[in-house]
Amino acid sequence: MALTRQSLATIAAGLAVLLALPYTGVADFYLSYLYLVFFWVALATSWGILSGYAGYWSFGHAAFFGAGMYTAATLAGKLELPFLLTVPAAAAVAAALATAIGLVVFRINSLRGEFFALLTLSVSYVLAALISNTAIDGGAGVYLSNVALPQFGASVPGAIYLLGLALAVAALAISRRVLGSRLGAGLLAIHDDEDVAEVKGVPTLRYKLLAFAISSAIAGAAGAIQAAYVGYVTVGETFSITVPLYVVLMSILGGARHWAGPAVGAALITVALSAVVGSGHAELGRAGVALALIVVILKLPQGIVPALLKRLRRAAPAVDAAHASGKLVNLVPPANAPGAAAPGARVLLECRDVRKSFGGIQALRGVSLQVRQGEILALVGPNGSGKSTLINMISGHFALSGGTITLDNVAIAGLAPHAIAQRGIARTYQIPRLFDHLSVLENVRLCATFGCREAASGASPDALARQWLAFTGLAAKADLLPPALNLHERKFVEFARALAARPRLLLLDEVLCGLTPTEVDQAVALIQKIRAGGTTIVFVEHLMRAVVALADRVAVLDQGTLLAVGPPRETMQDPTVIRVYLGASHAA
Ligand SMILES: Nc1ncnc2c1ncn2[C@@H]1O[C@H](COP(=O)(O)OP(=O)(O)OP(=O)(O)O)[C@@H](O)[C@H]1O
Repeated sequence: MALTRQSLATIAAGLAVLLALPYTGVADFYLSYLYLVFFWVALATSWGILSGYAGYWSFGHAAFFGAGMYTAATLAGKLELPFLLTVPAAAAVAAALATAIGLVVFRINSLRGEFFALLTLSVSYVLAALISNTAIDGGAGVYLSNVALPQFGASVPGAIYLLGLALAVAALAISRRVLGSRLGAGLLAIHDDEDVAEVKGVPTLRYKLLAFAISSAIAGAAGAIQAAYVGYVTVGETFSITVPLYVVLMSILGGARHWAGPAVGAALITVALSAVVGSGHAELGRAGVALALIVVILKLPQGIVPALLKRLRRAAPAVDAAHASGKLVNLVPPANAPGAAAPGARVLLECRDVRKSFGGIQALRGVSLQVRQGEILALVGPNGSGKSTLINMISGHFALSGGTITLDNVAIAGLAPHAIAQRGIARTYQIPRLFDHLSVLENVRLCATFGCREAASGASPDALARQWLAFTGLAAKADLLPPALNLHERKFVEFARALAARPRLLLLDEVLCGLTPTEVDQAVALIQKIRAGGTTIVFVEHLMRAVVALADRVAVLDQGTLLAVGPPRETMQDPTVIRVYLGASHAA
């Protein structure tokens, strides 16, 4: 959301006051106090960029902060480099460390969730052991008392205050920029369902690495400034559990999925803790702060900032519906546009001898199939015959055990799912897999943002998303979260997401399953409308009346082999097909 002129003016005025503070003769004690607030704001904000947005909770933030601290301590304290140069160097070292770790860890699917948290925590301990047992520290710590600190800010605490302020502002600006960008949209989707995000075109590995590197670079820079602040760097203090614990708590309190949330949490906790420490009853005070934290987190599980924003939005006057729908682009195909593909239409998708085995199970035993531009091909077969496996192989979810798959004569097998999505293949899921923390509109907008590159229409992702929501009859649900929808609506959001990706080929996996007869009719009409717009469709379906109503051709799978392919009525009357479906007695 763009900042209004008024809020920009308020921010500028606030910043001007903060910048002027060291020159007003204010006591160094207050500057140091405020520096600590900035320090925690920068650290917590940096943590949020990976862990808050993408949900990869890192308990190893101390490692990157520590890498920055020791880079500064070594370069300035031992090699006598000007201190200011050590700050970008510390950021670079921390980012390089995160990238190296991420390149290994992010490729391993099993290292998500709590395993990632534990692994990052152990990185801190490994790094601590390495540093304390080498000349970097040697166990004695590194003094920076002889390091010449910058002269600006009227005093050394003033200079450190200004550095802390600059870093906190930069961290907030970067975090806000990330959240509003493609990267941020991708990270939020990764948070909710990483596999689906990848299939929708989000380059998940690259985005996680980028977020990890940015987050760690800020932590590294914070470490460098903190080295100057403390003047004596030790492994015990640097790599303690305090840093990760505090940044996690601060982010949860303020709201980890909002750019300003961790900063608000950091400011509140830092101020609360310093108030109780100065009160003379430090231990009792800390317990009180912890109790208050528990209460606030229980009451506001999304964090203070999102809760406040929600309240403000509720209080704001409702936006005019026509205005909210934005400028519509005419994407809705005409009702009577041509239907079936011309018989001689070119081949869009070709599967040649596609094989897939899961351990000892042969799910696909060499399936060869062509899909022509503009046609609707139904994929049918008994349970376990390999239909979903074929869809998963085309969309890149599974690697092939053998054979080739081409889209417009270009091999796509072996490409990452996001690359396949960007080439124009979109899919839906049998059980809708929506991003539950993103609104219906945001779900669809994400797919418009990351969809087929070649079919970019020039319309904004937001306009496209609203257009496809209107097409699927969901315009009124745009601002709801997916858990508030019924199954029918959730399935239609799946449609809208797939369509917003501007697919050349749409893969529908049992979209009618679980719908009432009326909802089935609506879905069938919708699929007909989609094809009328020129989209080629492959759909997996058990409901024969829908297959007959929709399909130009039917492909029948049985035990991983293609049994028959042809027009629906003829194919379903083929004795071999009847035997597979109804048993030998019906096939005579
Ligand atoms: N991830 C997996 N790991 C192991 N086996 C799998 C996996 N996915 C599918 N299979 C096996 O592959 C075979 C084909 O399954 P698939 O889900 O493709 O069938 P289907 O035709 O889509 O069935 P349904 O109509 O019930 O959805 C089955 O034997 C199934 O157990």
